[in-house]
Amino acid sequence: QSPSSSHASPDVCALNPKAKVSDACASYADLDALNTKLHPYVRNLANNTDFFSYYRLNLYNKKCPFWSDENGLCGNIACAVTTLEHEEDIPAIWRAEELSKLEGPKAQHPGRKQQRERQRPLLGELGEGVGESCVVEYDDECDERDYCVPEDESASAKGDYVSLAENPERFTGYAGEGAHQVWEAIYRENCFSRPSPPSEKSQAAGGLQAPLPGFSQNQAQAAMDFRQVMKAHDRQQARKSGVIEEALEPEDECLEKRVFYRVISGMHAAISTHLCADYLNQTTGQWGPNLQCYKERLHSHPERISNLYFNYAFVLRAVGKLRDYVHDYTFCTGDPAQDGKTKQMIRTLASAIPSGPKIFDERVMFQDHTEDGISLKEDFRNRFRNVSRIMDCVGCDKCRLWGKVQTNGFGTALKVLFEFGNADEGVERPLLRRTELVALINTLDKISSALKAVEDFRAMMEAELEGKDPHATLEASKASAAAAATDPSRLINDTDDFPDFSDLDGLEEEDADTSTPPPQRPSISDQFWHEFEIVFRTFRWVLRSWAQLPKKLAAVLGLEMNRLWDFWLGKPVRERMWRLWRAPGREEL
Ligand SMILES: Cc1cc2nc3c(=O)[nH]c(=O)nc-3n(C[C@H](O)[C@H](O)[C@H](O)COP(=O)(O)OP(=O)(O)OC[C@H]3O[C@@H](n4cnc5c(N)ncnc54)[C@H](O)[C@@H]3O)c2cc1C
Repeated sequence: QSPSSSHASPDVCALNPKAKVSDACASYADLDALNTKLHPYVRNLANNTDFFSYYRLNLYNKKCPFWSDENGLCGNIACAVTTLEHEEDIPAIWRAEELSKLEGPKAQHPGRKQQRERQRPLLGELGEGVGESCVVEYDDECDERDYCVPEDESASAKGDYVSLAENPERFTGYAGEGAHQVWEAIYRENCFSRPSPPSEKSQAAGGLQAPLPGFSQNQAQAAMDFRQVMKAHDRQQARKSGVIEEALEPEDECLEKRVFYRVISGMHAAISTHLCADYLNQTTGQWGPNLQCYKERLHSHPERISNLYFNYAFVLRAVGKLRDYVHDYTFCTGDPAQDGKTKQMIRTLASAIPSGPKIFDERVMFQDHTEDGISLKEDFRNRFRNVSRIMDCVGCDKCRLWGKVQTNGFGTALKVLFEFGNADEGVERPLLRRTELVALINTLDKISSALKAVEDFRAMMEAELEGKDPHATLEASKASAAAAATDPSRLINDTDDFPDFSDLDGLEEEDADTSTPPPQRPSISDQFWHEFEIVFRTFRWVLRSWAQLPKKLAAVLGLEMNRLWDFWLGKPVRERMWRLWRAPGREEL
């Protein structure tokens, strides 16, 4: 029983493509269309740049601050014994412990002296081809506006650099009491300090189905929060359209609290999608999609899929707001070429995201600027920091890695959305650490890939209904899509042909973006090189014209002789086919 499954319709996936995702401003179909176009670019950015494909974190040296690790692994001693007995029966590679280990090279955070050697601060530990000046993160200070615990929080242990590309989020076998305890603790953070009205408490006690042991109160609370999302949204709409507010139910819950729940549940849904999409069949030893897993964890809980879409809108809006911020950001200190490419790629991606409140409108949150409003924001931030700390209780290396990356990614999205202010407000923008930017882009990549995987699972379900083999159908459609797909390596340099989103349903209206200023003017050096390129290409055109002159003169002479012949015979003289001079067209340069 999910915390929100009291709303789930078990037989149909009630996600009407035309419907707007609750609390976001775009429909499911709009977000799907956006994702289809943006997905290859996000993948490319996350996986093919040194800056975004390595993450620094303290993976092994932090203790779970909430309970002892032994309890975290398995609360029930019988369960531990049974699990171990079974684990020994299966080949090592299939054991949860093996599956959960990190793969690929690691590098330790360098000391200050090493950091000053900008070219090779990690001494080649991540491999020879890695641009270390893009990967290493210089020590910096924390900011009280952070929504999660920064990875460089502890001065003594600065952590390791790991490759995200070499440690994909997939099935690890991590399950049971340990995993449940972590999820439970995460959902518990959704109980905000603002007291709930008595009417709601009685509703919670009587209105919800009996939840599983260990999930009872928190998840019941969360389920109710989710239900209230709808009410808050209706109130917003009603206010806009002038409906008298008293006609609606009293405002007994706040939007912020529900957004918190949706973010967590959407993250949980993304993790479930990835583990179902890249699942180890322990009978055949093959990795691949597990349709049954999808049906049980996602399809039968449409609200979880809806939260996944909500997270997409939420994080996409934050990445869109980075458009001007990254203009002066240094991605690779010792490598201007890589720095320029990475910057160009992220700016191009950010510019392709519809601006303004077209996909998510953060301006409706934290609008209550009373004492209570400020404390609500504070509460929100502290609770998110706690979720980040809970990740140290995850007893599986790979799950912990991705749990930390994603909480940091959402924390960064919150920071960008709520601390960057509007362009016209002149708010001093907090600095984004390297780990924050990396986490944000990789979180977007995870959600974007999860939406793609959901699409694949839907196609598999349709195939199954038609009596076809779902796996074979998926393979065939992937093969044809791959043939038609753009070559990802090309995208590193290719930013001219970014898709146009003006065709998206309903996204054209109300472009009232006050938070995203117009793109910055190109720098003097950019302008210089742009002009230089035009002059160079014109010069090359002139040289080419001179080289072709003899051939052209011969052709002109031939044409003029034909005209003279026409005149001599008394026939109508054919038209002159050449011109003495014409300016070159842009396409010829
Ligand atoms: C931070 C973290 C990262 C993890 N990463 C991985 C990984 O990379 N690979 C891997 O194989 N396993 C991973 N796991 C384990 C995985 O998430 C499950 O816990 C595990 O597969 C057991 O699943 P389950 O069916 O028992 O339910 P769980 O997914 O553990 O869910 C527990 C309960 O929460 C409710 N619930 C489930 N989904 C949602 C949702 N979207 N919204 C609201 N409520 C929900 C349900 O009531 C469910 O019974 C991770 C766990 C954690 C805590």
